[in-house]
Amino acid sequence: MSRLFVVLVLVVAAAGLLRWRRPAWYWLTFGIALATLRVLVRYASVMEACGLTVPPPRWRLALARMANRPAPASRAPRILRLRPTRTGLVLRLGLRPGQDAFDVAASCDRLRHSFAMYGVTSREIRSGVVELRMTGYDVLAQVQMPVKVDRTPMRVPVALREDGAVHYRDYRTCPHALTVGATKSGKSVYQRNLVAELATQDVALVGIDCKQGVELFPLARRFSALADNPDTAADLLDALVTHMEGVYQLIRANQRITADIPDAEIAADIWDLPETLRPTPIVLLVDEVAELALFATKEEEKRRDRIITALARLAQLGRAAGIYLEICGQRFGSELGKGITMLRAQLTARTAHRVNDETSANMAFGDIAPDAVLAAISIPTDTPGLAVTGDSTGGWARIRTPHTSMRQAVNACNRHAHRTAELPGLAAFRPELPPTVSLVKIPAPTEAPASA
Ligand SMILES: Nc1ncnc2c1ncn2[C@@H]1O[C@H](COP(=O)(O)OP(=O)(O)OP(=O)(O)O)[C@@H](O)[C@H]1O
Repeated sequence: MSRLFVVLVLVVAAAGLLRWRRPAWYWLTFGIALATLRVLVRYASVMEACGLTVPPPRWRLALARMANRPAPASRAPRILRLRPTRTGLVLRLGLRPGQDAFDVAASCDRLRHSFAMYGVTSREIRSGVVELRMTGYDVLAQVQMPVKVDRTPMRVPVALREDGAVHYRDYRTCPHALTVGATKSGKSVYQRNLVAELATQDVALVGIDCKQGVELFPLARRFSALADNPDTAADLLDALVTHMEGVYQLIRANQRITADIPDAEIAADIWDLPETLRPTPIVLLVDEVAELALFATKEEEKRRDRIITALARLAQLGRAAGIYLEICGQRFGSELGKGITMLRAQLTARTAHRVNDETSANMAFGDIAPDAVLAAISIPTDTPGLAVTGDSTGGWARIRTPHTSMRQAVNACNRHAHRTAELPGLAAFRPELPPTVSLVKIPAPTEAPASA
């Protein structure tokens, strides 16, 4: 294997020397080949220096003693697979008896320095097999998503991870999400990117934008319902709860048929229903959620309780009915009143952009991944969009969304406007759209304008 790479690097280098001016992809390939070679050549010595080797088995020592030969060297994990990627390398290692995935994870920083890589992360694939992802440069400095990403229903790519992998928002695995971050940290761009991706799927988008609609109303052509103030939001959420109850009735009606047919799958959520009967899944996006929870008068307090109760019910029961929550705000903690922490507990996927204090980071990760708290507060101010994401498994990673401008998001929504679902229960909240403007060709002036 290493001989093959030596040949590869020499061929690439020779071609480069023949003509120095080469396109960027050429130098990228050359860099990756060089890094691969470096890892292969240094592998055994680096593993030994990092304490990731085990002594040879007794039978080999005994054999060496009997044959009067030098004792065999300690053994590093076996390389099962080596895959060069666009951003570096992926190394799959088979652990020897006595080796531990935790030891490899703890040595990632040492491996990074020893192999002269920008970043090294490890994860256990299965018992005895660990994957090391190495990146040759800071992939989050300028996010470039790979050309080929894996888009499946209700699973969309939203960002790049620091190890070069694509970060997906998978609604079937983590139905509800919370995104927090200080002002100007990149929450709206994250949400805009999510909308642009969801726009291409057969999903109904419902939005509550408490910034008077500045973020979501330009994307209105792809939204089935929108609210831009807490009063409309309260009515919209009540309508969504009624819709959810209707979907549950539909699932029950269908269960009665399948229960009578032996061996037929019994529907427990909308994904078990036949496609012809399946209601369109809904993603509810809430921007600046704290605005919904603040109140100054008795009337507003009643409205707040109504909103939080409806959100909590949707978070508890919405998944089976195909209703998914995407909640976004600067802070989302107990100081917003009763019911907030109960609601937060249902929001499994957590993303924290730059936050100014530990308390805000704790709101996202305190209850699921305490070491991610430190990572979230150390995000620098000059990298908006950089975030820490985690879920209830306790794992977390640094991610950054590609910079999606409002124009790009509007274009994506307009292009897929025909997918906008008509939800009868939410018809009252369908945004009113001006007729599509067709650009009239302005006739060219017949005379040249008078010049001064
Ligand atoms: N992924 C990104 N890459 C590059 N720049 C970004 C990224 N995300 C956000 N930005 C920049 O950061 C600025 C702030 O982003 P954004 O409006 O999303 O912040 P925000 O958290 O929603 O702020 P606020 O809470 O004040 O509305 C934007 O001008 C945008 O250009």
